[in-house]
Amino acid sequence: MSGAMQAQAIPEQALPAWRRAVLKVGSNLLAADGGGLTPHYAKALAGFIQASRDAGRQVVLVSSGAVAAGRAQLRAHAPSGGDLAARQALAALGQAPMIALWQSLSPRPVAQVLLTHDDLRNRRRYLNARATLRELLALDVLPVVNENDTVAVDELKLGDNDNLAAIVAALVDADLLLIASDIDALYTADPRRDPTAVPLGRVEALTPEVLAMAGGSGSSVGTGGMRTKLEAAAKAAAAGVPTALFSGRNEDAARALVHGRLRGTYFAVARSRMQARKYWLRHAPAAPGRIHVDEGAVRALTGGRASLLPGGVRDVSGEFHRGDLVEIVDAAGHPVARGLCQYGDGEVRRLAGRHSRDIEAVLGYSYGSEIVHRDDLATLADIETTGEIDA
Ligand SMILES: Nc1ncnc2c1ncn2[C@@H]1O[C@H](COP(=O)(O)OP(=O)(O)O)[C@@H](O)[C@H]1O
Ligand SMILES: N[C@@H](CCC(=O)OP(=O)(O)O)C(=O)O
Repeated sequence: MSGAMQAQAIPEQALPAWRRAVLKVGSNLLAADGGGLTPHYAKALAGFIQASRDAGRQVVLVSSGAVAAGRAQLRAHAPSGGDLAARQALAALGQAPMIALWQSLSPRPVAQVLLTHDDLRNRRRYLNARATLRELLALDVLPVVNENDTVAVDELKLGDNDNLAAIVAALVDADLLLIASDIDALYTADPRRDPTAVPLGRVEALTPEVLAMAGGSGSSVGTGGMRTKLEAAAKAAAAGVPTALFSGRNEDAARALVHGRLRGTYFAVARSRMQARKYWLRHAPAAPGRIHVDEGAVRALTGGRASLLPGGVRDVSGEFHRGDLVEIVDAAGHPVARGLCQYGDGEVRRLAGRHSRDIEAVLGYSYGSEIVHRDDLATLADIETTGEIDA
């Protein structure tokens, strides 16, 4: 980086309070160019994760570094160049050492979670990944997510954990996406190329002007560069999750985060997580099936923060699968709400009118006591309210 750039003061600001964050750590922080993994920068980030946990907050880590670790293991025998199968082999070789690095820095157990973008597009697998991550957090385990490079053909070509981190942030209902990079902020232009570039403290919206500021990756082991970080911030913002970008090379920046201060760039959101979620529930295409509920359920659902339990279900029409967005209607067939159903139509039919505690006895298994969880539900009132942000 040029001297002119380093002279720029990085804005410091208070971070809004958060309870659950996704922290993305790139290859450049875990491996020096061409070299193997080192705890050098990871240490301060692991310290931040532990301090957050001690303060009652949860962090899901999205870590790159498998390809770099695999390459370092093979040393001179490592395949060079960007051949896809070779990179996939290197990633397979390097996943375990990458996890081992985080385990060596974490006093709590570390769990490996390998995901592909495909897993997250498929509703059923999405729900399973979400349930696993929630359970890991409840067990006080640190989940370390990376792409499942072995099968993620297109994704490895993009090689993009920034976007994966944004999707994971929505998946786990995070309040904040933290991106630790090798650079301390978003600059008005790539500071490696333009010495007049200045750092930005806050970005209100990912406009075409902001997107145009980003160049590609600055190094040989990183893949995404600033462009994928901005894409990730846009994706997170669409889900109502703000993003904070900071330098993982700066221990002070990691320490400041523990105290709720960001030295870097904050990407604000136009709508809250709940509004974004309700908006999505309102607009996303629903499955052809419907759930017919009784009067008690209509009252509970329209009254506020209730989930739909099996006891309130009278009947089911049409077909839907576990995880589908389904319309909930009253006895007269009028829509009451829409929500993501935890069970398929056949299962809901068998559970209609039963008590939640009987689910396992009826089906032989259970995905939880709700047919539609309240977090996955938009009532007609929600729909009308969120409609206003449409204009
Ligand atoms: N407008 C910009 N502001 C900051 N950095 C930029 C910008 N445009 C391009 N970059 C480059 O993006 C790099 C960060 O991306 P990358 O090297 O892929 O990191 P990581 O490994 O953290 O994903 C920076 O080092 C910088 O060279
Ligand atoms: N999944 C790959 C890295 C993909 C990636 O996005 O890398 P980076 O740009 O360093 O965050 C790995 O673990 O090496």
